[in-house]
Amino acid sequence: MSFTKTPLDGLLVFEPRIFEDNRGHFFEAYNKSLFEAEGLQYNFVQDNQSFSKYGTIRGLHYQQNPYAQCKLVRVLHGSILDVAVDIRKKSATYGKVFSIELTEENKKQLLIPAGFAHGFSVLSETAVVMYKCDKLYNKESEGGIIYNDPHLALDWQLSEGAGIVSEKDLLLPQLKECKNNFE
Ligand SMILES: Cc1cn([C@H]2C[C@H](O)[C@@H](COP(=O)(O)OP(=O)(O)O[C@H]3O[C@H](C)C(=O)[C@H](O)[C@H]3O)O2)c(=O)[nH]c1=O
Repeated sequence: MSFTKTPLDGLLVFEPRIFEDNRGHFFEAYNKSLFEAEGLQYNFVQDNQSFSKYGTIRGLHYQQNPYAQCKLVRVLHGSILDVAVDIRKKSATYGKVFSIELTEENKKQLLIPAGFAHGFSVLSETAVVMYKCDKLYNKESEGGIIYNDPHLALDWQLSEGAGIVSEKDLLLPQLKECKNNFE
């Protein structure tokens, strides 16, 4: 089991310990005491799960304070490019992006603290993504950044023209137009 820091403060990659035998494998996808031993005091209150087809881009989303969510993201089936953008105004890495492939095979998870916008693209034929949140859904506090913000220049690693984006997400603003209350 390991936690690996990323260049964005607080954003961590978690890799569980895998127990393999002649039947297959077992791993603890989440263990509160292991996170607390790393000083990660999160009280997850909601599990989300989505199924998506190849080319889907969900996000970039966040919830405003006081409903801002820490998310622990993992892939149950398939593979995604998971993307987090630091939108904490006083952060030294404000506007910086971290992306990582999370897959059924690599079993990696991304811990995304409050203060980040989150999104992912689906790289496999289909993908099932599950993520724990430490605050409940609050529709009124939702914010987001459009997936093709020219200042972020995100590479979603999809073939030309393959993107599937919701009507709602096509209306999201660029980061520079975002009104968010993350200090
Ligand atoms: C997020 C959420 C949504 N919903 C309802 C609202 C809509 O009627 C429906 C689909 O919601 P949405 O289109 O916002 O789903 P995604 O585009 O997958 O949104 C997620 O995408 C990115 C990757 C995220 O990190 C966010 O957690 C989340 O915003 O589920 C709920 O009932 N509860 C919830 O917590």
